[in-house]
Amino acid sequence: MDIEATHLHKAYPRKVAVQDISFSVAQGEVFGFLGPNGAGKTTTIKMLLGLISPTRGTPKLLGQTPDSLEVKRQVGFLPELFRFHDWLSGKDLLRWHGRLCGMTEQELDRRIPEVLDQVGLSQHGDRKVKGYSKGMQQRVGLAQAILHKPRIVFLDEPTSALDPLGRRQVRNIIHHLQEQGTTVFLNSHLLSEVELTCDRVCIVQNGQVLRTGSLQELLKGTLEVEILSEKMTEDLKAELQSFAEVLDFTWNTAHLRVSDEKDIARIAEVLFKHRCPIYGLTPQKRTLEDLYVSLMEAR
Ligand SMILES: Nc1ncnc2c1ncn2[C@@H]1O[C@H](COP(=O)(O)OP(=O)(O)OP(=O)(O)O)[C@@H](O)[C@H]1O
Repeated sequence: MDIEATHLHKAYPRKVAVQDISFSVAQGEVFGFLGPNGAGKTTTIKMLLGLISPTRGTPKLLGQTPDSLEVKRQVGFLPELFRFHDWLSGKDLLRWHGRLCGMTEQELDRRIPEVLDQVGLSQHGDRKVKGYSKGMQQRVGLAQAILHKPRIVFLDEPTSALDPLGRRQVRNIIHHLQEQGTTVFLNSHLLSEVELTCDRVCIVQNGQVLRTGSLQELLKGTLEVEILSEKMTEDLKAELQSFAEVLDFTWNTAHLRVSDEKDIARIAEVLFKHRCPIYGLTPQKRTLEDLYVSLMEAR
């Protein structure tokens, strides 16, 4: 496993920020870490990166504790609230970070234009970071996180300041990283983006894990189907009920919940058998946001 959190716990004098959090992330996975403000996400990331010590539990990166220099060299990090040396130009800032990672000048000459291009800052590399917009600063932060081609990248809210095109660019960068076998740990409040990007997610609240799994696992059994027809009878309803949960049912409209997409074809067969014309048969998939809201409201 590239990332392992085992019973992580962090207590401050007046606040328990993280309580017994465990999960693991395999190489090449894009892992989403979600939760409301104050849920303990940043605290968990900081423990995994060795920036703060856990009160209990063990964080491991690449099988080692995060204080190992060998591990640190293989990790990239875009913090949520980054403060850069803004008197430097974008290029100089990257060069400085690259040198800290032990990159050679030749490597940096080749790699800096490449990452500036990836984050859409090719035209702005010579400008001082001080003059960058918020979104441009976030882009240079991302360039800094991937500059040394790390094996694991931690991105804490990487798109919070970006416009829609910038967000798409970040999605593409994440896909590209994944294709190269990089493990991505993504903390984001933008659930539609998490849904498009992540293989698995972990949802936390009050410092505890509520759910961990692939999106497929977490959203399983939550497919709803709307039927628009006419002359729907009690017999038809009874037959639908044999494999679907009937949420509501009138003579021309019904809402069902099914566990599998194959059941949509089955619904069509039953309607056909009962000689009901099909004006609409619309699957309404629950989104990650729906799941998230229902989990938060349940507590
Ligand atoms: N150094 C600290 N001292 C005391 N309490 C802290 C400290 N750092 C974090 N906390 C508290 O721990 C809890 C978790 O904070 P954390 O920053 O990990 O949340 P988060 O999930 O990252 O939130 P957000 O989405 O708002 O960034 C919060 O209640 C916060 O006030």
